[in-house]
Parts: sequence; C-alpha cells; structure tokens
Amino acid sequence: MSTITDPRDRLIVALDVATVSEAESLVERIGDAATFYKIGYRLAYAGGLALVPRLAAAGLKVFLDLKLHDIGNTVEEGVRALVDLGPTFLTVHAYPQTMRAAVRGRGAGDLRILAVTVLTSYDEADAREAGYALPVSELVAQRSRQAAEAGIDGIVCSAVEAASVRSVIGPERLIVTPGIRPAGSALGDQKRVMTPGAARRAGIDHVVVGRPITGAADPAAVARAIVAEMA
Ligand SMILES: O=C(O)c1cc(=O)[nH]c(=O)n1[C@@H]1O[C@H](COP(=O)(O)O)[C@@H](O)[C@H]1O
Repeated sequence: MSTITDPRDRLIVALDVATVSEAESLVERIGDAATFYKIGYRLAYAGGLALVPRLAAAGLKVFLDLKLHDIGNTVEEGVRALVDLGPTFLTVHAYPQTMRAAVRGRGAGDLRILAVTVLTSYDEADAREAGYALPVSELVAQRSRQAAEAGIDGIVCSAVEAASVRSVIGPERLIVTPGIRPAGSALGDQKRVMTPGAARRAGIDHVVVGRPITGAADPAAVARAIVAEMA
C-alpha cells in the first residue's frame, strides 16, 4: 500500500477521449479536482503519448495504460522505450514471461509496472469463454502471486478482489482498481464493480474512473465527489 498524502492522488481519471485537444481541455476543466490521469489505447493511438511528458511537466501524474503483452524481448524493449516519457504507471498483462520482461525493461527508475489480472468487464462466463477453468477470484489470486514473484509493483483488478489480492501481494505493492461506479452511475460494459467508498474500505490504493467523469456535465464536481467519498 502506498502512502498517499494528497487524497486526490487516489483518483486516476481515464482520459478516454478521441483527440489530444479534447484530453487537454478536459484536464483544464477538471483543474485542481484531480492530480492523476490515465492515457489508454484510444488517446495513445491518436497522438496521446506526446501528452505524457506535457502532463508530467505540469506536475500531474500519468498512468500509461498500454496493457503490453508480447514475447519477452519485445515487451522488455517496449517498456525501455517508454521510460523516458516519464509516466508514473505502465500496464502489462499478468502473464509471467511478460511481467518478468517488463520488470527488466523498467530498470531501476521511478516507473511502476502494474499487471492487469482479469479485466473488470469479465464475469465467470466471460472467463470460461476465454478458456480459463479457474473461477475469476482464483485466477486473479494466481496472477497476483505470479506478479509478486516477478517483481511487479502493483496489481490491476476489481475492488471486489482487493482484500484477497492484498493478502497475496503483501502491504507494499499497489492495488489499482477500475470498474468503479459511484452509486447510481451507468455500468456500461463493467461487470465486477464497486463504489469508490467501498473500494477504499476494501484496501485499494487508487481507483480508475472514466465515463462517470468524462461524460458528466461537470467533470470536476464528479471528481471531487469521488475523492471525498474515499476520504
Ligand atoms: O487497465 C485498466 O485501466 C483497466 C483494466 C480493467 O480491468 N478494466 C478497466 O476498465 N480498465 C480501464 O479503466 C477505464 C475504466 O473506464 P470507465 O469504465 O469508463 O470508468 C478504461 O480506460 C479501461 O480501459
């Protein structure tokens, strides 16, 4: 678990928008309500990698969510190529070879590698359809154990699994949870969900929230309410 001094750092806002200029205007509208942003596929493929050093230079933290997964050499060199952009977090899928390669590529700097265990849009039937025999909770626990063995810095899972993941990874590694919905928000494609307050009580370090903030009439107000719920 991290020592978070600014409670705003607990919230990571997913900048899942189409263009860099939309992302920049959203960051401006959110203002001092958030300190941590996530850049995922959509924005990264639209030139969003260039935003990483810009946000970092503005004193904001950046979670680069590229969910890397490939042969070890490609993952290791890919991670190495991203270090200088200055993200705080980078995701890979929680496969042992991939995780070990990402840790090698990270080197000794400040970048923290997070391993995505089982996507929060998956329920038991989705996991079975993808060929996994284990129940989701056991698959998350197994991957978390392998992540810790590989030297990974944190786990991405649902807050539903936070307590069991904590018992597997120990107190130091981070738990980062998407699939977060304030009470009454639309679930969209998320299936393993929790409210921000319940997630915090379950022992998470950071929550990731996209559409409930990006689609709101007043994104800053929603971000503030989420931070307050986790205080
Ligand atoms: O790695 C992630 O960030 C991630 C992992 C996961 O299991 N589930 C998940 O939703 N995410 C990301 O978290 C964000 C959630 O967005 P919303 O569902 O709009 O709040 C999206 O950017 C997803 O890509």
